[in-house]
Amino acid sequence: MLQMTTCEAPGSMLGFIWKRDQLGSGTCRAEGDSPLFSDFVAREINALSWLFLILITSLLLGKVIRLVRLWANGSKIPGPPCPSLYGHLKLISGANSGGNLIDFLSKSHEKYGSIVRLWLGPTQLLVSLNDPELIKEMLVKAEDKLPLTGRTFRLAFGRLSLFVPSFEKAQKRRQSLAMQLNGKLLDRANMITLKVVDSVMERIHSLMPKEVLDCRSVSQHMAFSILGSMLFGDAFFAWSDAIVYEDLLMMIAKDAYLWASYSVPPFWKTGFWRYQCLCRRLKNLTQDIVQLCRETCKFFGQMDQNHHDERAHIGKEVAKGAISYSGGLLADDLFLEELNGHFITRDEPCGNIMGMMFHGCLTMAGLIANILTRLVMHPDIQDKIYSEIIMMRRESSNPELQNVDKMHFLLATVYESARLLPAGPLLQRCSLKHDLKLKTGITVPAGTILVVPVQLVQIDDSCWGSDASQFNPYRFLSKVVKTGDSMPKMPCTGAAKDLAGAGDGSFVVNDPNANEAFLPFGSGARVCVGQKLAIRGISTLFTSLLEQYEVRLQPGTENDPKPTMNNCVLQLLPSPKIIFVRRTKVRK
Ligand code: HEM
Repeated sequence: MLQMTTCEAPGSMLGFIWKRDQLGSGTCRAEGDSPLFSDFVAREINALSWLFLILITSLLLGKVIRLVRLWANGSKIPGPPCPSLYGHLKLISGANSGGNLIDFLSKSHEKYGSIVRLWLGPTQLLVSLNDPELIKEMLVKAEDKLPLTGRTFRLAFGRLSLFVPSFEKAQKRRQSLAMQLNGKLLDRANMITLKVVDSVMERIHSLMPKEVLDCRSVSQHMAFSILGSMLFGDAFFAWSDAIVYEDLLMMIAKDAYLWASYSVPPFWKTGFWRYQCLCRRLKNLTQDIVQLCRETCKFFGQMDQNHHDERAHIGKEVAKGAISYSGGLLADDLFLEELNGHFITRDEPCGNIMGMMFHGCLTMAGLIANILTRLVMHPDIQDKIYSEIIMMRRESSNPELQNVDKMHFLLATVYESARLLPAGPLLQRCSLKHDLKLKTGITVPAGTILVVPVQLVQIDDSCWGSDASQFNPYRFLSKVVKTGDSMPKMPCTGAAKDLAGAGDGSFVVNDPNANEAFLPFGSGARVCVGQKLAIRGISTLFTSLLEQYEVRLQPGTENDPKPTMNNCVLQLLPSPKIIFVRRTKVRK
């Protein structure tokens, strides 16, 4: 009955189609059939097919136009000729490619100038810049990051808003984080007191009961402890799973780039599932410490309410630095929102915290190991820093509080170590949507991989003088010359050995960012938001550490470490064996 009705009254498009089908299968007779209807259907299908074809053609045409523009603009940028269809891709793929690429870029810059292009294939262009002014302009204008970094973080920690390629997506979170890190938390970094160093040293000795310690493991542990205490407050030191957390972070760091290098996550590999399991465990532990931190904060909050008068007293004491209770970053609203996933709803709860622990621990461990290595190789500089600490202690009214801003030698040593060994050999950016027009008149097409060979730029003679590749903290110091009432500053430009005898106590540290070629924390739109915190935290740790211990190289150890990529960052390897010798007397 239903069949008859539909055959007779095909009043809709669906009816026509259904009817055609029926005709085709012979179940409906030709009585209601009209060539007009089948014509109509055929035309509609034709029109749709044309629309589809036009759409696909315009998409392809768009791609071809983009490709032609890429070739046209790319060929205007100087650089070596393309050796094959895969171009110079081999230089950046493969296990130990970092060194090859840096050497190749160094030679190419010498030959072609401050901006060099490499073809990584017919559709992929890489542009490297080594002139500080050009670099600064590029780092401001190119706001996006390469997808690999974003994929690395996402694969390990879920969806984040930090470290993602698109600047648009990262911007809001960056701003609020920068406010937190450079505000209250920076003040708290001053409170990394002797107590924290004691706790770090205690843990180091319990983990490594030997007298001789491996510089890399010690540094990793120090970085983890400072960052943990800064982010999670004092609750972190009472946390029994801290050691497991540290181990997990390092295990994840070891394989992070390998798994992220697959464009499709390799579900078929058992190693990948093991990696995912480690990441899940890390997430659970992060939630535990966040919860612990929350409870500790609540407890202190209640205590404050119950003892109102007492609170005023505690407040004063904390301000003076006598009591160093700290709730860490989690005491602030920002991370509580993060825990609840309210801030940016699509973010994985605690994802950004894990991302920061990962990036912060690795980079800070690299810098601490680097500083320790320089100190054991330059005992004269270590002595100067120690004298500076003693002087600061004598002048300070509060023995607990440290003012690292006055530690000129120490800060200069930190900057010089960061200059000689950046976290990675390259800073990388890209402009995902727009072409990049540089002041030199060169247009870098959208989607191009932009790199700064920061490892080369930071030891470039033309930016840093003839001793650019040597360790010389004096380059960040200016000598204060007393002439009557005024005290003008004279930048120190000579080699370390000439300046070492130039007298003490009259140096001031310069702003390292005054030199545009100082880029260990990047620059511009995606500059590191943890820069000030990392420098303050590391300097405060070294103040307490060097006050109590002298760091020495193990006698008889051969030492010629070279910059090598390890656990996602550049490190000086082989790592030196060091000894901490407790100081018995305060030096006059
Ligand atoms: C010695 C320690 C550190 C070094 C050497 C370092 C280095 C860097 C570098 C090179 C970048 C990329 C900059 C660019 O592309 O211009 C970066 C980005 C960043 N760093 Fe650090 N960093 C350190 C510590 C920290 C710490 C302790 C934190 C936070 C607690 C932190 C948070 C970030 C964030 C959030 C970004 C930006 C991510 C983005 O915009 O996507 N860093 N860092």
